[in-house]
Amino acid sequence: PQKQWSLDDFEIGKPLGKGKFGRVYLAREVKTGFIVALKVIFKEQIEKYRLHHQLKREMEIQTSLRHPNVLRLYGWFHDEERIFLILEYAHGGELYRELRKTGRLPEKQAAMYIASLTQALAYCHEKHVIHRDIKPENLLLDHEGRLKIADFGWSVQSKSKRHTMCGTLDYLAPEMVEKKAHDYAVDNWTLGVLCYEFLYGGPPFEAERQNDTFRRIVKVDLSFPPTPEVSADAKNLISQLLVKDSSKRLSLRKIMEHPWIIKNVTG
Ligand SMILES: CC[C@@H](NC(=O)c1cc2[nH]nc(NC(=O)c3ccc(N4CCN(C)CC4)cc3)c2s1)c1ccccc1
Repeated sequence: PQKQWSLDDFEIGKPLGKGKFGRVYLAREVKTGFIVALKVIFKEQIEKYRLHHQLKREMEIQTSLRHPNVLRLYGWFHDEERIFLILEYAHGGELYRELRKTGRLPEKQAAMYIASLTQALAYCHEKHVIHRDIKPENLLLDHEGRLKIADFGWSVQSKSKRHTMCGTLDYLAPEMVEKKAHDYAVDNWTLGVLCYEFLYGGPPFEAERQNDTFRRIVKVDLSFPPTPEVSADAKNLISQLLVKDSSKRLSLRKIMEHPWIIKNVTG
């Protein structure tokens, strides 16, 4: 039977970070000493933004997913005013912090992350889960530097549905920006955005104002600056992902077979 957790089962440590609707703390399960990340979400926030179903979906989805590059959700509990998610602790913190520190990643490192993300997404898509919100802030690193996708708050379990826009537009595919029905291929687009950002240090359609980013995305206004020096293979992969017609984007399987991935990841 599923164990009933409560706050008494944990010693709370330092705050690790905060998101839109809650905070995450380092925590230790008292009986075993097992270290976790405890995400605390306030019910009145959830009710206020009517995100109850969304949170429920995040919990069902993340509990059901088992993949080395997907952050585990071990369980949850609640008290009068808060909901607690017992999450896997990623010792390395947020990938985007590493990205900001180094500015951009060496090609081999970038390819490793893209390959991990591709495999995690292939697994999610097999389970009919579209994450839809893959961005550096949602990517964590474990103690071995292995990438973990966190925060399935915006994922959906089944076929595409309309949803409200939120957060930065930089990572959104044209069909999401244009509020068209979308499918799994949005995550393929996002892989292209991330690959570009890993190699150039910023997202491909960045602009001063949001609606300029909007325009650049729907136009797929993609250009590769002359510096930093990026291999033709890397640019080729990015160009095959940042394609407006979602049916023409490189499939997750084809990404794993791409020369840039083969050259940098296997062997
Ligand atoms: C991705 C956002 C999401 N976060 C999670 O779910 C999160 C789940 C989860 N598990 N482990 C984490 N680890 C950390 O946050 C972390 C941060 C910094 C660390 N270091 C600092 C620098 N130092 C040199 C090394 C150690 C280490 C671990 C996080 S975040 C979220 C969503 C809503 C509300 C709060 C948080």
